[in-house]
Amino acid sequence: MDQTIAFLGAGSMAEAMIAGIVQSKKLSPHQIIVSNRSNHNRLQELKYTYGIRPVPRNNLDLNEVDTIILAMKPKDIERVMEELQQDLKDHHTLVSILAGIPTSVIEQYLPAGQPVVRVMPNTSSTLQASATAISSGTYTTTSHVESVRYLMDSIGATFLIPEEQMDIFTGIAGSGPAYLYHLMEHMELIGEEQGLDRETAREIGAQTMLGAARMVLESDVSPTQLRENVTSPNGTTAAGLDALYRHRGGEAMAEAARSAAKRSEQLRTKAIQQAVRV
Ligand SMILES: NC(=O)C1=CN([C@@H]2O[C@H](COP(=O)(O)OP(=O)(O)OC[C@H]3O[C@@H](n4cnc5c(N)ncnc54)[C@H](OP(=O)(O)O)[C@@H]3O)[C@@H](O)[C@H]2O)C=CC1
Ligand SMILES: O=C(O)[C@@H]1CCC=N1
Repeated sequence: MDQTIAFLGAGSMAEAMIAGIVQSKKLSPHQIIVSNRSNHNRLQELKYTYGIRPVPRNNLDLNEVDTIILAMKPKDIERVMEELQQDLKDHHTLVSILAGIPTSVIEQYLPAGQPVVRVMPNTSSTLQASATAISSGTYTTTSHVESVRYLMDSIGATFLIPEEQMDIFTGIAGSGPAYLYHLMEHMELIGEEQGLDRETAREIGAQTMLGAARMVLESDVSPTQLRENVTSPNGTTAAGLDALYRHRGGEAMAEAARSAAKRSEQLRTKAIQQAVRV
């Protein structure tokens, strides 16, 4: 890919994406610039680990950049867009990974015509195993979206969705790894409590999660059918599922996704109100 990308933000999500992109070799590390405002040690750490080009925000020359990836916290959007405004050129594509912030808010700070693409990756980007959503903004052409998709393919599976579906996508996939880690913490704890050593219990839980996910992705069989295939009448799984149903495990997972989606919606409302005042 013949382009230079710049991350504005050098936090955990930027790092996960950088790790995946560098592994994919779609871009060489010198085509990746990483920038932040204050933590210069962090930039050096990323340079040391991935070979990328660290540039503090004040020294960043956007003339050599094609794609700008907004990777700071949603609360910083207003300030960042005000800083960016004067340096943006027609050829720049903005890609936002910010939870909750709609493309319309970002576009409001920009001249009409500037392409903005919204994406929602997750931290499994590190292993090129993210589920990443992509939504187009008002001025994006198919070519902008395809070019962003090509880049995002390097961090895992991509899903083109209408922007209205971003809240629930964020609730399921952006935040989802945390719910699954929470389940794995509990699998590890119960294993340890019952005599397994902690490391072994951790591996057993993770391998079980991985195997089940692969069964869903690599067979044509539905999760419902796969669950039934494990469940012998009056067997161990029936007893386990009975406890899960009594404790409303499935509903708890749905409620987690619903609550995260709601927070995404709240971030959007706040960002729209802020942008209106600008
Ligand atoms: N973590 C996750 O799993 C996911 C996160 N996201 C989204 O990714 C974004 C980043 O999240 P995360 O990596 O966890 O956050 P972090 O807090 O880890 O990182 C935020 C980064 O932004 C930098 N920053 C702050 N202000 C500016 C600025 N004005 N210009 C340039 N850089 C700036 C910070 O560095 P400094 O203070 O030195 O400037 C820091 O490097 C969020 O918007 C989040 O919604 C999306 C999907 C998943
Ligand atoms: O917790 C958050 O707000 C970010 C967005 C999705 C995952 N982490």
